[in-house]
Amino acid sequence: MRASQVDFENAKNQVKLLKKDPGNEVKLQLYALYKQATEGPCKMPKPGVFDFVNKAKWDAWTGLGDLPQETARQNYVDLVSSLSSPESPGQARPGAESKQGAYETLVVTSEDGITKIMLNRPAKKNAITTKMYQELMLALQAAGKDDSALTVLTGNGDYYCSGNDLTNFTDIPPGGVEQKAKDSAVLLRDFVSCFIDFPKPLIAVVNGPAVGISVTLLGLFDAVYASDRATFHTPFSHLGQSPEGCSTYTFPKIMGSAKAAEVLIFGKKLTAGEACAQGLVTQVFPDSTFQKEVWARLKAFAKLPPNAMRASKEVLRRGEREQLHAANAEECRVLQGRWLSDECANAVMAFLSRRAKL
Ligand SMILES: CCCCCC/C=C/C(=O)SCCNC(=O)CCNC(=O)[C@H](O)C(C)(C)COP(=O)(O)OP(=O)(O)OC[C@H]1O[C@@H](n2cnc3c(N)ncnc32)[C@H](O)[C@@H]1OP(=O)(O)O
Repeated sequence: MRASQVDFENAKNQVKLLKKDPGNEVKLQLYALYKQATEGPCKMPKPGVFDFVNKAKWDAWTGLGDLPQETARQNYVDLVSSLSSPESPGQARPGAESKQGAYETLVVTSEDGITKIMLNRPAKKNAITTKMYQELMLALQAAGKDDSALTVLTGNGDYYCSGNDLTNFTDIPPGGVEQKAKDSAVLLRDFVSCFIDFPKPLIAVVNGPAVGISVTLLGLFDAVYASDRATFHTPFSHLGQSPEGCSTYTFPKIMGSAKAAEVLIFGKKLTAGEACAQGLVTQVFPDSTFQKEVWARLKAFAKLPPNAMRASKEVLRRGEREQLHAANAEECRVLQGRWLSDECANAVMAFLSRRAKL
């Protein structure tokens, strides 16, 4: 999964040969990743508000933060590879297979026995929209059945994920807010179930800060590797909400009830080192060598007999699957009520009107 300079040059040429226009959002991402890979973080002055094109480019590049150049190069190659389709077979990087070029919010690639699912809204810190929840479920279902040995979830840009996209709450259906809360609870329950039932080793490569549901879900992964830049934050009470992702079951089990309460009720933000000491993270790596060290390790894991790994996961998890589904159902029931509360409405409005940030 390490893109060489040759892979990068090939990808650059493939972009010019794309038969289908990938759309402005993807073009901006390609631009940003290319600039980051070749020049490092954006140091250009911010263009004026009426300079729309350059402002959009600047936003996309700046959105990548301090993403290492090597990682940007890899992500650029993966993105180009994901744009390839059966109609344009020459566009894929040799050795890397794009499983589903059709995702809008993800880049999914398979190589060396590993399917990598990358959250791909770097300018929005990889916040999870309704579309992204749906695409993640599809990508996980496909990865569970493909011939890769491992599945990896990671983020593009400087964040792993900023949790639920708070604009999800603004899209109110004809049935009103009650219907919205009900639909969201069903979506959330189905989404989390995909992680509970995932049949092969699932690994989180936490490339930067993680917020909300992207943190709580980590208790359902088989290994969590984090950059020392990552932080882990679950500000549910601040948002008038309550925990999900089976964290009411997994967190007390992983870190003990006192530490779990500190994180899930009082919103204590953990550093990567703290999350590792509390058992949520498997290992922390310096950001400068994170991608290199983690992918070398994952490649070695992917050479292990896949059926043995699946069988081991199954016996490790079988005993608790029922409790996990029960925790998921209860968390969604409580959240459905929270989403209708003034506390939640006020917190979301404050964020959306730029009056509040975590
Ligand atoms: C089906 C429903 C299921 C619900 C499941 C329940 C899940 C619950 C949760 O996950 S709770 C956690 C929700 N997340 C947050 O509250 C995070 C909100 N974001 C922030 O506080 C900040 O953006 C930040 C700390 C993550 C990053 O700050 P900073 O580095 O200063 O960057 P910006 O704020 O400028 O962010 C850039 C850009 O991204 C947009 N954005 C970031 N996070 C979210 C988000 N969660 N939802 C929507 N939009 C987000 C931000 O608005 C900026 O957009 P702009 O450039 O202004 O257009």
